[in-house]
Amino acid sequence: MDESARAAAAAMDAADPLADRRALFRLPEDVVYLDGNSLGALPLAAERRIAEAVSGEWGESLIRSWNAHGWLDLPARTGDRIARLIGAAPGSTLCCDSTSINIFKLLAAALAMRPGRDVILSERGNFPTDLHVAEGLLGLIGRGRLHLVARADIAGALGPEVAVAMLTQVDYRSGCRLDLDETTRAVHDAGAVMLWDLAHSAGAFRVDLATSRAEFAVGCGYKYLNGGPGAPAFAYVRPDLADDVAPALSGWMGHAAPFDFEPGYRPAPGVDRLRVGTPPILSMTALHAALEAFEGVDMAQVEAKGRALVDFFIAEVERLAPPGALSLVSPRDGARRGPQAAFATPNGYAVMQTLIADGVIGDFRAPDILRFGFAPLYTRFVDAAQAAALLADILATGRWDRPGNHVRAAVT
Ligand SMILES: Cc1ncc(COP(=O)(O)O)c(C=O)c1O
Ligand SMILES: Nc1c(O)cccc1C(=O)C[C@H](N)C(=O)O
Repeated sequence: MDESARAAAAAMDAADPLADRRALFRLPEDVVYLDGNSLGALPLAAERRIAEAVSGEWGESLIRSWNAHGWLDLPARTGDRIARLIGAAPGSTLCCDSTSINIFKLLAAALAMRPGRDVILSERGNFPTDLHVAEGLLGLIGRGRLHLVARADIAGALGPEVAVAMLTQVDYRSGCRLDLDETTRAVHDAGAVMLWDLAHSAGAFRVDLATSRAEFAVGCGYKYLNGGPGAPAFAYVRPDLADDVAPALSGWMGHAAPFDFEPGYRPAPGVDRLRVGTPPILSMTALHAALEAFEGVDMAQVEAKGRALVDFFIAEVERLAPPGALSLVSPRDGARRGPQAAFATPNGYAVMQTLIADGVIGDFRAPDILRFGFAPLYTRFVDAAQAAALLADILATGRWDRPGNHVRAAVT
């Protein structure tokens, strides 16, 4: 890395109002971690709380913990912490299940709200699980179809047959971000229900779900929320609808009185009805504690830092990389992007393997995309500078071209 880039990065780190947040995370000294959009880093509070919950709560209090340590309402309390980050009212967001399962539940609810319409509109490039779940649900109910269009054609595809638009705000490959208000308005103008996947939005930048008036949203707990591998996800229901939603997965924990053990199902009031079975307390405890890292944090600052990090990284990569070696896939305009940068390059997989071996962890998305996530709470400008310099060096020297680098692993 040249001295001027290092100095510029260090000056931006010194002026960063979120700089103190990094100390809340365990990050290996010798690694630049740019994959928090896939698996967030480990918050020290989560590490501490899991250990306490295992020995003190599970070990000592045993089953009494459901009451004594608030296990029973942990999904609601964790949901409330997430709600603040996505501009949702307390009581509107529940922490539960996986994103895939929450999509199933809310997609089913959305279809039931528009009985005369039977199209689920989504994007061809959406994350596959969203599309697979929709397909499975349509097969199960035996009616309807999934209509897939390119991102640019969403508005034009909103017709009278569309029951629900199921859209991911930030495209997982390119980082391209849809405007929440504008898109929701167009969907509502067409008479359809809006279901957002906020997997790459929650904890990444300012989201104002309440203002958008979107009916439903889901998102992951393990990306920018840092809840750990397989952390439970979240589901949001607009408060005026929460008492009317008919849960397709009607489990005993979503019953109005689970410990009355009634044979018939009566949904709990509000978003609690989206609960299904017993929550994964240890994982949820980790996520609940992880969310402390956002306490007192202004999401507008998170957004501004994510944008500045990515702008700086893109500028450095384009300044240093050999001409024509890669091309930017992410929008150049930071307002139209999540905090990630994607570059297309031939042999991207081998290039990423070399980067990882040299201590810069990003990821590869087929067919040719190098993806770098800049989680604003713990990523520094010096990390961006170092990663850009290393990437440019790997491309310039061609040292990615080693036999072992071309063998794809199961998880990329
Ligand atoms: C947009 C999006 N939705 C959903 C998921 C995953 O859902 P799940 O946590 O159920 O695996 C991901 C990432 O894995 C994603 O990027
Ligand atoms: N959920 C993941 C997993 O269980 C293993 C590896 C990666 C993931 C991811 O989250 C992928 C991610 N949604 C993506 O945007 O590509």
